[in-house]
Amino acid sequence: MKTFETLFAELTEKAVTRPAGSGTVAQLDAGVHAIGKKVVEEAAEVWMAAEYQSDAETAEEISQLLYHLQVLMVAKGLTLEDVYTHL
Ligand SMILES: N=c1c2ncn([C@@H]3O[C@H](COP(=O)(O)OP(=O)(O)OP(=O)(O)O)[C@@H](O)[C@H]3O)c2ncn1[C@@H]1O[C@H](COP(=O)(O)O)[C@@H](O)[C@H]1O
Repeated sequence: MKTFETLFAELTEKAVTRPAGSGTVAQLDAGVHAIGKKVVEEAAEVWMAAEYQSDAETAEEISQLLYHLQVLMVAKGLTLEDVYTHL
């Protein structure tokens, strides 16, 4: 099963190798403003799912929020350590 760390390593590599068809590369090319809007959108979807949808649907929305947060981290050049130091 993919973890937060393995997904982050995958996204970091995609930012360097830029494979064709990667949604992550497209997001990175769209820039921080567009990625930030996705983060807000996914956060709202997490909230709505938690209130009105199933636990499984909520978990899926949370995974998408985590993904978009990671894309934002990669776009900003932030590492896992940069974030973990505040936990
Ligand atoms: N975990 C994710 C992941 N979670 C969410 N998403 C993206 O977030 C979108 C979900 O947003 P929405 O719910 O708003 O769905 P949507 O409205 O259809 O999406 P948009 O039209 O707004 O893009 C999905 O369509 C994906 O584009 C993800 N895209 C990729 N990954 C993983 O990231 C890795 C790299 O992916 P690629 O860069 O695409 O190769 C792979 O391991 C993928 O599994």
